[in-house]
Amino acid sequence: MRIEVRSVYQRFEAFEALRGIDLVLSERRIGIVGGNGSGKSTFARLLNGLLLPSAGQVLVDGLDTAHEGKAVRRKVGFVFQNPDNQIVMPVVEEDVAFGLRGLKLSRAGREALVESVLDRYGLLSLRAHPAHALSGGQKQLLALAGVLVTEPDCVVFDEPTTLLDLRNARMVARVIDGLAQTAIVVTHDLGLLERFDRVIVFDEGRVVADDLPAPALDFYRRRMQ
Ligand SMILES: Nc1ncnc2c1ncn2[C@@H]1O[C@H](COP(=O)(O)OP(=O)(O)OP(=O)(O)O)[C@@H](O)[C@H]1O
Repeated sequence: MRIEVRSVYQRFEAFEALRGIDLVLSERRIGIVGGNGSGKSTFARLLNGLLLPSAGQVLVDGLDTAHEGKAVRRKVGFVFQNPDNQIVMPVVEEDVAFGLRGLKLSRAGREALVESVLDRYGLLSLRAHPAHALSGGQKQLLALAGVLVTEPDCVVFDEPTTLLDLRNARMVARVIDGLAQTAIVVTHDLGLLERFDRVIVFDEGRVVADDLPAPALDFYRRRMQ
């Protein structure tokens, strides 16, 4: 999996949220940090074509997000900060199956995929439960299950632990750790990134550090003092 971000600018009316980003993302675990409003979420949304750049290009394994959004979104899944924005069906297993709509699968094939992903995230016993009645951590896992059931090569997480208590945050951190897929994680939870391959620091719409976690996080901590 290789994502190329080429001379990307993102404007919202007169405001420039990203000011010239050039990156090649190919590591298995990449963290994105930066102060509030530095452009992290905007950047994350560009990676699977949820947002298209005002200028520049984003290429996912050579596919331009501006022209091949559908194919890009099959390769790159997105997990939102608030799972309530992502859970769309009233019952747990229906919500996971929703991600498979539009794919040509037999009913048995669909059910087998849903069952295996629910099992992997400890949600199998909750399959017939109302999704809204899950705990915060369970909801975050359900949102992730709904993305992973489509078998993307890469998952982008926008602040996956922010709304969770310590126990659930640790559970989600373990799940991210165990993912077979590439993970790109926007977070203020710096501990989550210690064992990552690479950490990129944003400030005012620009990349100001891009390094192994220890030096990048050190730079960020000093900059935020
Ligand atoms: N749709 C939009 N319309 C107008 N301005 C926007 C829009 N989306 C983001 N912005 C602005 O762009 C800037 C960057 O926002 P972004 O959400 O990317 O920051 P962030 O680094 O993720 O911040 P946080 O850590 O607070 O989540 C902010 O000033 C924000 O107000």
